[in-house]
Amino acid sequence: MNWDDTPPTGDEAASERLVGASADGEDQAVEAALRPKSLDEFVGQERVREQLDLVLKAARARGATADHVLLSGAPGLGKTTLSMIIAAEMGAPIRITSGPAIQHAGDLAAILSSLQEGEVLFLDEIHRMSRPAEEMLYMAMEDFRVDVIVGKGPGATAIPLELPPFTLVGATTRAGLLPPPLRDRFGFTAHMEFYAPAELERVVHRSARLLDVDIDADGAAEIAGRSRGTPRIANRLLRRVRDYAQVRADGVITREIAATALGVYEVDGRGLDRLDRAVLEALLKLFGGGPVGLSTLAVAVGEERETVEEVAEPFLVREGLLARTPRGRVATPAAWAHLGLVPPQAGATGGGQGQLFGA
Ligand SMILES: Nc1ncnc2c1ncn2[C@@H]1O[C@H](COP(=O)(O)OP(=O)(O)OP(=O)(O)O)[C@@H](O)[C@H]1O
Repeated sequence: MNWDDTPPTGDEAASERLVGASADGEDQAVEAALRPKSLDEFVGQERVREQLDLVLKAARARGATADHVLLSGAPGLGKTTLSMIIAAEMGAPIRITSGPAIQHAGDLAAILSSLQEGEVLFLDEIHRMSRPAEEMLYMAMEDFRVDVIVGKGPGATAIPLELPPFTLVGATTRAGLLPPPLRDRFGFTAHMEFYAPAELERVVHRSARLLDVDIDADGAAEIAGRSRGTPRIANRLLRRVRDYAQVRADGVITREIAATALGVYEVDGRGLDRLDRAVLEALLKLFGGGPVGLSTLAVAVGEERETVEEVAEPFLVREGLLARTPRGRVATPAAWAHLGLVPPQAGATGGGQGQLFGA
């Protein structure tokens, strides 16, 4: 929370949002309890599940270690969960680390050399690893071997170190940022999509059961519809609605309770929060629907440019409410409809600034 006049940075704004996709402290505490433990329990992502099931069953039948797996997709879609399921299905232990935690090749060598045979190494944010570590990983993935460099300068020598076979599960939100030599070393790559509302309803029902929360079908549908295609957000909204149901009602989550509770938290029927709506409202009411430059839009809502661009816009674009064009940000007809506003007459759209501030 900012108490001064400094606009929040993108990261701060993202982390204090109820509909932010990254995990906050409370999420981390609860998520362990809510994680599906097997592929059968994992909701949705049918194609990924089927493909992964084949990869793991075949490896088990051969008595071999599973191929390296790359999982790409937005935060909160279940990449960590899936890596744990891979380990569980293979009956293997799992080690969890992340790209930013591996700054030096030596950090990676230490982890790799302490792996047990068949162990799953989950490397989150693999695109943020340092270049020397990345190069060491190429050889480790392909030959289960690393060269540890001892000494410096002309006297430095490379000592080869054999590794036990292991399965690397890499996770990234940006598969496009991975260098091709790294991408090519994964035997199986899965892209995780946003979840359909019906799938999120199943996530909500499952989590409600585990948290011992009473919820009916319409209540689950209401939460699912506001969860931006993301299980982590669905679980978080469920917890907030549960609080409301306990304090202000009889504890049972119905559609009405869910809608009222999420209204209190300023998450609207489509999952937009205060920031998203502020951006849309400025675009529509101040600039007639655009086009307007990002910086101008950011000033109008009192936020940093990065916050608008990285925190609010991706979801608005995905929802078809806002378009990024070479001339600036433009609202779509769906944006006008969502805020219950009437667009300017045909032919006048796009001239909003002129209408308001011109002549
Ligand atoms: N398919 C699913 N079925 C049920 N619950 C799920 C599913 N996917 C994710 N979840 C729940 O969503 C939460 C977030 O999942 P997870 O931590 O695996 O996401 P992630 O993609 O690894 O996120 P990040 O990129 O931020 O690490 C977990 O608590 C998990 O219980």
